Amino acid sequence: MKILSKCTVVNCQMLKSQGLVDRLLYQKLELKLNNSLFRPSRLLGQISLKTSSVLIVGAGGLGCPAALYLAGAGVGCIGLVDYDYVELNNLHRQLLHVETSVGQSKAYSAAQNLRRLNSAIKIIPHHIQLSSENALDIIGKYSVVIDATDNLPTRYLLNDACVMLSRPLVSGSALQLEGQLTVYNYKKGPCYRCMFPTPPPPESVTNCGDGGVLGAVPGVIGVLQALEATKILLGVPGILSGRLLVFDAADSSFRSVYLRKRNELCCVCGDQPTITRLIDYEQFCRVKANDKEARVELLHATDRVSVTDYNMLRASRSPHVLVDVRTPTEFELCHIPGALNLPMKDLKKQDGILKLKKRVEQGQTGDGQTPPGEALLVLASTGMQTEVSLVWLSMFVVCRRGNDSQHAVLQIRKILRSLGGSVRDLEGGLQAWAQNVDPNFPVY
Ligand SMILES: Nc1ncnc2c1ncn2[C@@H]1O[C@H](COP(=O)(O)OP(=O)(O)OP(=O)(O)O)[C@@H](O)[C@H]1O
Ligand SMILES: [Zn+2]
Repeated sequence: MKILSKCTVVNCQMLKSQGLVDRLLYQKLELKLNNSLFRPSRLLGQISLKTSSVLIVGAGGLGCPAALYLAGAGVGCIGLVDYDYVELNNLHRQLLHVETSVGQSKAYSAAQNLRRLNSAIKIIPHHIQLSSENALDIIGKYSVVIDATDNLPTRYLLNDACVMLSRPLVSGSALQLEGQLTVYNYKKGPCYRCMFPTPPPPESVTNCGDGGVLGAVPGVIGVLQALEATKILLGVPGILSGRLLVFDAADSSFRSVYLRKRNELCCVCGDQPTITRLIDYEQFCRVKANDKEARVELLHATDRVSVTDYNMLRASRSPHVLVDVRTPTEFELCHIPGALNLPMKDLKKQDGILKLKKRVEQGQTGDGQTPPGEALLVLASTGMQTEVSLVWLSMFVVCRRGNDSQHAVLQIRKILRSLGGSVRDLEGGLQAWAQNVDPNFPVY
């Protein structure tokens, strides 16, 4: 009785007809609860949750809120898979981990805190990287799977494994101010591969680590993932299958778009599947499944500079331009003094870089606040043409973690080929800057 919650309402006749509870149990409960506050239908929903299981893959920004609500609702068995350890900069959005969890396994830290919320349910932490070798074994033990991960190979792996084991997959994602949610492989609905038969080119993929995310955005999506999983377990209609819910935090709007129907020719869930065993998903997607190692290596070592070397170069007042390719919001939050902001999306526009060049030629410093003596662009602001081009010809690009900056270097080179100057990026980005140069620099 301890785990009863007021919000679980299901049709008990339906549960009975689906064999989720047996007749005797139902009659006994009905008698017992005749005069109680709880309707038998509610209790039966609760029992059905108590006898069900959900696997949450990823105990990060999405997985933490999803797990909290599933544990609160009384789902009988919750599995948590994560290979990673809690870091201080996870705490603002991965709310199952607390300050004392830093350095602990995420799976164990999450499990420990969930037990405090509900001691009547079983929580199974799996401190492991889900891979083609272990996915079928682990997933096979649960009835619904939540994808709360942050990388493409795991997304395809989870999809294929769920299709092979006939498990519904509640898939969520969040980046910057946008979140998305859908349910794959539910009844006759489409799977992830029906939508995306092949992965996008590795250079077009941005994850939270590079792009940043506002903490509450994965919070919203994670809670909705728990909601969809609960609905599936209870067998209620209205599951978000064949539809994609898009949440835009910029104007706090939700919209849902219809997805393509299941593709009969899909290589995994189609009528004649050609993929019947799990494959090597890192090779398939050409990126690592572990985002700690998923640092892209697009540039030659000579095209990159360490943050400490760059700091020495600043100290020597060597003329150069520092371009920060994060979003304006992130740039506002924190930046290296004197940097110019040119967001990745503007960089892709042909005239983006040329506009930036104009700003340098006009002697505008990056933030408009840096005192002239401090500004790296001080030589540019003298207005002397030779110095301007000198500054312009030595360019450094920085982003949050050192992945986007590599894409940016390649892009800038394409546009400025004729100038022949040097364009390099700061290895490890602002996270490395905070770690190795300025311990007071905000990490987010
Ligand atoms: N194949 C996998 N097996 C197990 N856990 C995974 C797998 N792929 C991703 N994860 C986990 O999914 C979680 C995704 O959450 P999120 O992106 O919020 O966290 P993060 O990686 O700590 O964030 P950041 O990218 O800012 O460091 C991470 O904790 C990550 O370790
Ligand atoms: Zn499919």
